[in-house]
Amino acid sequence: MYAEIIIPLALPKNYTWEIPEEFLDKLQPGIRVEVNLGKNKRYAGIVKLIHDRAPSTFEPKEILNVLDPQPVIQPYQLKFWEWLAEYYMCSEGEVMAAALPSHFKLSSETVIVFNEEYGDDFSDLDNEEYLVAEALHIKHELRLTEVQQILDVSHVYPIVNRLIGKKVCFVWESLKQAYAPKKETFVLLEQEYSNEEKLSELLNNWSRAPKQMELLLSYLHLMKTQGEVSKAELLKKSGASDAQLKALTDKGILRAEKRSVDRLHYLPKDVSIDFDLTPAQGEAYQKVTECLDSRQVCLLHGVTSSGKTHVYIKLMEQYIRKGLQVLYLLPEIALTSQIIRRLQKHFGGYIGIYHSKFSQNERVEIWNKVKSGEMKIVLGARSSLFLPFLDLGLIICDEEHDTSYKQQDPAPRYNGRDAAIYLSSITGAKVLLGSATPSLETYWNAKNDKYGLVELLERFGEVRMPWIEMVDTRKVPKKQGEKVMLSPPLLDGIKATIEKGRQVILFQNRRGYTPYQVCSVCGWIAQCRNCDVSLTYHKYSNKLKCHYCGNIYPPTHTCLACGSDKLLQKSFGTEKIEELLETDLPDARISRMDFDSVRNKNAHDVLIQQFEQKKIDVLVGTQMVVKGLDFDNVDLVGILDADGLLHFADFRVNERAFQLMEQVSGRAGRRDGAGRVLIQSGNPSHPVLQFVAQHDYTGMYNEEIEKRRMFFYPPFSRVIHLTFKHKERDIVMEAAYAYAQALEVPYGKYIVGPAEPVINRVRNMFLMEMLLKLPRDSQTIAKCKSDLLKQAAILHANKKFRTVVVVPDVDAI
Ligand SMILES: Nc1ncnc2c1ncn2[C@@H]1O[C@H](COP(=O)(O)OP(=O)(O)OP(=O)(O)O)[C@@H](O)[C@H]1O
Ligand SMILES: [Zn+2]
Repeated sequence: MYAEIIIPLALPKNYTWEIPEEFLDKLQPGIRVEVNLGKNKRYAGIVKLIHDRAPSTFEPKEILNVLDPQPVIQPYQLKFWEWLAEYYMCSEGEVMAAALPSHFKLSSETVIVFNEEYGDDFSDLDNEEYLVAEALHIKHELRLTEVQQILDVSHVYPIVNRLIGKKVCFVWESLKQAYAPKKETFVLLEQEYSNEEKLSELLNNWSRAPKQMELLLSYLHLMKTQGEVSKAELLKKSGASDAQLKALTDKGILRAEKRSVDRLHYLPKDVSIDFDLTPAQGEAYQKVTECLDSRQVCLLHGVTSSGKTHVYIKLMEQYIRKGLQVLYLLPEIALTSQIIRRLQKHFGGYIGIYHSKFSQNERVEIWNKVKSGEMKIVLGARSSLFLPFLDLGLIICDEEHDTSYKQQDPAPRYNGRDAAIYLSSITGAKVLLGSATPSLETYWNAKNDKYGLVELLERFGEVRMPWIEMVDTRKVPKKQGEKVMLSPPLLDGIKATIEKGRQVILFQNRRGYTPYQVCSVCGWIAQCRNCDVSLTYHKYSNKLKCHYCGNIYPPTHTCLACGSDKLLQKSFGTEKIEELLETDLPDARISRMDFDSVRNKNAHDVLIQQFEQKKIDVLVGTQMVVKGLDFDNVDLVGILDADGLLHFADFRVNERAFQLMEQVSGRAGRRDGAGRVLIQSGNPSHPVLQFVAQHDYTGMYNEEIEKRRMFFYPPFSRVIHLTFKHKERDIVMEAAYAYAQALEVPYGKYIVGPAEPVINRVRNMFLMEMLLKLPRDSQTIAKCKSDLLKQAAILHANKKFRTVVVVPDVDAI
């Protein structure tokens, strides 16, 4: 018998291994096995298929060890992986690498790290486990090849696997080290007293130490109302001292425990819905429910602040009451903190958060609870689609239009929303897509009856949509060649808003101080050495940064070409706005939210909470301030450079610009309708700005969809984007032309390019691009994908082009 096995590499095909007699009855799809490939590389791979067809072209090796008693991956997940690989033109190994927490991935390069929390009591370990644990304890970390020197080589994987299972060690992840989850001390009742009887017995027989009794009662009260109690809060609310709390813990009544704030599963597991839907929301909820009775996918198009989250919550309740699991997808991790606080109120310990920035121990914990069905709701970014749901009933895809749903690098370059829809087709789950500004593709599908469509076109509380005004920057006095940053009407608006004790959000889609510096004498522009990109000056860190490769350079004050010191700073980023505001409004509290200011996840959360608590008057930010956030005190939103959003050579530019502006506008006036938006533009009559001014999604849709039809862009076609990369410009150009030439028959009429992109060099690789706009018939598309891959192999067979990298991106955005 043979097994087709997936190993976490970008191999064009899965390999086959022979199953030794003694493993036959232990193997089934989804179980991990140890195999070797090449001379001495070893991997933990996943069995995909067991069969009796001996490979005809090579002599298969034998499987070395079986690592799991039960499958770690379910059959439906294997099918999901297969689809992702096929659809997004990558290998199942690459999908596996993205899908599994590192915990499950072992290979010769794996480094295991001792888990300090385990301590040094190794009495539970057998002899061989002990040998490795001992060595780890001393050396702290070991490569699997080093473990081989300690153990008989045939035992390494099973033993390391057991040690990971026993939490003696974990797999080192280089990228994850920077993330330290925020820890807080929580107070818990000792197990013994979670029994009501025991507890009342304790309270009734209390004799001395009345202060401790008071503290305990405060604790019980907080526990009842909030579900969890942090030490800081308990001491504050009860006025008790640390020593009194310690006395209770010493008596074995309470227990203090440090844990990550993101882990919520200690909350009581119950559902409490303490709100009523408005009539409009109720109707939307009814329609969504009916729609999902007969359909797989439904779009909820609800304007900003219409209360889509409340509709989701009701729907989630419906599904978990049926005993099913719910996955709540968000495009970005940054968004999870506000939503989780809202959901937690209603679903307590039923919810878990899952995303790639969590430590693997946390991820594995959630993985297991999802698998057992204990965790009913997962809030997560796209990678949570890979969790082993026991009984998935509903996927909510919030902000479905958001481009962050698409993974860029590395493969699989999948769109979380589209993958969710496929996943639902094989699990029987339903999908609710939600947005105030749906993507054209989704809205088109809804309009053409492929998805159900429910619209919620009024804001919660009968609040009106924010009032939009244009500031024509051509009419604002300024120096020649300079851009308007904060026009007088905007500045006045900000001042007036702050005076009323209300808040302001300013949106500028560029971070840093100035996006480029140009020499006024010779025209020299500070550029990255590795990329064909101008460098952005970051004043805060006093560095020049490349936003493409991340390289950092010292600032220059003189032109590196002619030596002149007449450097002009062009355009402006969030840092410069922040600085301007600090000069113009010395008393205002100003904060900035962008990629640089929220390097770690907590910083983002802290900023949002400070803004919620009105400790910030003006929040300046990039896209980050645009997304799905709910604040109740924002009167004014300023869009500083609308033209910058409209000047891209991309067929989606109008759609994107509309979405960004409508979304950021939607942050204004969410409670009382006092919302006002000022848009600075040199071309206020631009059709997109007119649609934004009217909050006219349908108008924008109707106009754009016609253009898409005319120029055969999605949703009328499917696009596959190819990028070619090589160190030498001549070679990459030649390769791209040769590649396109070879596909001329029969795909010539679908090909756009190849051509050099505007930024033609990134990280020292020269780039060429090519786009295919294919008719939406699945046979043509499948054939074309396979031809594209074949052609890449042919290209690589030519010695000259061997190192040209070809990156296909299906449904590129
Ligand atoms: N039925 C309700 N009862 C009480 N509060 C509600 C109700 N519906 C909505 N709200 C409140 O109205 C505000 C806006 O709702 P929500 O954030 O869900 O809007 P949204 O549709 O998601 O908007 P956006 O697309 O802009 O993110 C929230 O603060 C929410 O708590
Ligand atoms: Zn660069």
